Amino acid sequence: MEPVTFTPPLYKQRYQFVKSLVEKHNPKKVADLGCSECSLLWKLKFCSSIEVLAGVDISEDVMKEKMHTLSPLPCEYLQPSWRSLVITLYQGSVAEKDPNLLGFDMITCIELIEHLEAKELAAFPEVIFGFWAPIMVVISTPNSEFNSLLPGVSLFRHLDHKFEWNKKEFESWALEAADCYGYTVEFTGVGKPPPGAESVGYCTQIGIFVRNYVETAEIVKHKMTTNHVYKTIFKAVYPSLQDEKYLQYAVVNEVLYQAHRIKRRLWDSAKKNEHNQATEEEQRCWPPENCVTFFKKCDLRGHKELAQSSRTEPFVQDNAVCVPLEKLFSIPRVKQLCDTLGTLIKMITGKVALSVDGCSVMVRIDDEDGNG
Ligand SMILES: C[S@@+](CC[C@H](N)C(=O)[O-])C[C@H]1O[C@@H](n2cnc3c(N)ncnc32)[C@H](O)[C@@H]1O
Ligand SMILES: [Mg+2]
Repeated sequence: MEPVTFTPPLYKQRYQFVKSLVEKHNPKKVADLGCSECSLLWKLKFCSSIEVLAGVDISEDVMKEKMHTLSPLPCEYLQPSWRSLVITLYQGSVAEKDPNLLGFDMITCIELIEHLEAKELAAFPEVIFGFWAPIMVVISTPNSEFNSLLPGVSLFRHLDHKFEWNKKEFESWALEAADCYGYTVEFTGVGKPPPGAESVGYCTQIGIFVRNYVETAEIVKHKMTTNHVYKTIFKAVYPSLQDEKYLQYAVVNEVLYQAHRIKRRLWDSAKKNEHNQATEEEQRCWPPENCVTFFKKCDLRGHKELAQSSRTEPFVQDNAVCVPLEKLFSIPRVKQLCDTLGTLIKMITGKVALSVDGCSVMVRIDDEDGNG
């Protein structure tokens, strides 16, 4: 039979499998064990349900190679999202208990277990299912029955593999662990066998374990007292609108943008109106030089929005267009950020120029408007 190759490559199919599972179950806290160069973590950081993402690997060097890809991007500071996200990388062994991984919804171990020494593999079920006890565990490992179909594989697929299991071996290990620690397990995989070799099964075999009991807060609290053995080598706290500092920054930016947009609209409409009414001579030297005088000279009552009588419509006062806060608060994006008018006032006070009565944002009418 022809050697089998995969499109997309098998490692990408494994990552996609995990990502789809995350999108289906919406876990908030996800950890990846044996995270290596953090490729799966990078893919998972875009899953909107995740607020806490952690990676563990025995090798600090391999994690450090690409851990910078897990840092927030400049655009994430410019336009923070509502979601909070903290990504942490730990150096340590999955054969050791560390309280940092308690309380997780999902823990993934993609192509990890076959790299564990016999002693580590023996300790691993107690650590992951007994101690960390996440709601869901995903474990993938090579299916040795598929090896004869792969090009250039003699004994194992990788020099560092300590073993490779056939379907029966993996299933009996998984079923024993599930039974011992109160989980149920289902088997699936990625990398379909070619037609005629269906009995071989998937190239990568996967066990999905689901905890079948509820862990009490007291038990978690007690486990939290265990000594920390992992070393934190990276931590990124993403900017989030749940943090008042970023929320205020977003509100001030939005309010200034909207107030300037309203002023610009008024200027354009006043200009158009005046231009239509101007004599031919006046139109020749258009626009007028002094825009403050011009704004005032305009028939303000002719523009509904310029009517000073209404507290919800913009008006001209001294050298500024005043945009009432109520007007700004009626803009969906502002409302979405502030929730109440009181919050809007609190967020912009001291950051944005307000009218004497504190009810309007003032946007100066500058000479440059004359060219607008
Ligand atoms: C084949 S790589 C896994 C790659 C990664 N999960 C992926 O799918 O792209 C196995 C990783 O397990 C790590 N590893 C081996 N023994 C470990 C242990 N006892 N504890 C934690 N990580 C371990 C290795 O350093 C290596 O990065
Ligand atoms: Mg491997």
